[in-house]
Amino acid sequence: MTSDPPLSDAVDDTAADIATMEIRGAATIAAAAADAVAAQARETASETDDPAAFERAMRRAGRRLYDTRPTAVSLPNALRYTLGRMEGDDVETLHDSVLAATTAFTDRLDRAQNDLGRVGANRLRDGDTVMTHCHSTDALSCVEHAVEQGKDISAIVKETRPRNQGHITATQLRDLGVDVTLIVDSAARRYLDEADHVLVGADSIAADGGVVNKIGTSGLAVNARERGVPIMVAAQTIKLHPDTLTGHTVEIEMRDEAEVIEADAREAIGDITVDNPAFDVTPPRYVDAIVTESGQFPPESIVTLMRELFGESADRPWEEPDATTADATGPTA
Ligand SMILES: O=C(COP(=O)(O)O)[C@H](O)[C@H](O)COP(=O)(O)O
Repeated sequence: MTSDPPLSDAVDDTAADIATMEIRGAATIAAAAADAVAAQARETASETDDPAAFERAMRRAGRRLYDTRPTAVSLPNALRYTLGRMEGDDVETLHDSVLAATTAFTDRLDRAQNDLGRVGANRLRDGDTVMTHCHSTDALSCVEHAVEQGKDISAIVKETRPRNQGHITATQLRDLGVDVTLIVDSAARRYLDEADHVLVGADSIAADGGVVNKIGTSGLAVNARERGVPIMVAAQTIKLHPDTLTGHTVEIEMRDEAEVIEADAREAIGDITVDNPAFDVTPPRYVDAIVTESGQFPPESIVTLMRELFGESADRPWEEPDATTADATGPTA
């Protein structure tokens, strides 16, 4: 028996970059995963004429990507879309089906972000101030469209410890011509009195409308509700987590303590526990609107959209066919 075609370097590099957060943010991760799947298809097609070997190589690539970070469902949804459309009896047809799917997926991502940006922009009025947390390309699309509509928007940007994604948000908003004030995370409540909206993205949205996003989002939402500031979540529909339809919860990624405390300080403090959860869950009652490319939804009604898009169960095309059947109801991200 000849050996299976190797994993593409593009897949290996993309997986490593997602794990180390060189590539980060749910939509960006999804786009990178689709590109890596396309690279694997191209390389594998030039190395084998065995359709079964081609399919195995594609599934292996999918698993490598899937295993990188557990919380953003855009990653498995990207694999569902691209590997789920792989079909054919020969390598050329299989290759073409994957390439058509990755191209369609990337186009959909761009269009969805643009469309939801227009919806979100309608919620922003001329002169409004938004408070942001982390860095979300979906959330930024709303501000970008509002600015294009001629609205004057200001932003209070939380730095978002420990990785300071707020710095990326601050830079990109500044480049859009938005007046930006950067604050430390713990100053958020004080500055909420100056904000007209809290605007965040999402890594996953559960069937009950719970929003999984960067750690600190839920505390911000509770404070915002107490201050009467509406909370808007910008999330294209690849952020809907189909496994939650069948009762599964979303796994919250725990990251390395080195992101929280430098080695010297860690050593000086000694025997303590350092926890570094990357995400939290904001209950639906603290969210005013989820803005998607299909319009805006109260969180409680997002389940209808989820059923429409995914049906009652989500397949796992990166798994071997037998494993898919056996694990169809098993625990997931
Ligand atoms: O929580 C994060 C990123 O976390 P991390 O930096 O740990 O990946 C973002 O708010 C969402 O992924 C949405 O981003 P987008 O709207 O770009 O998909």
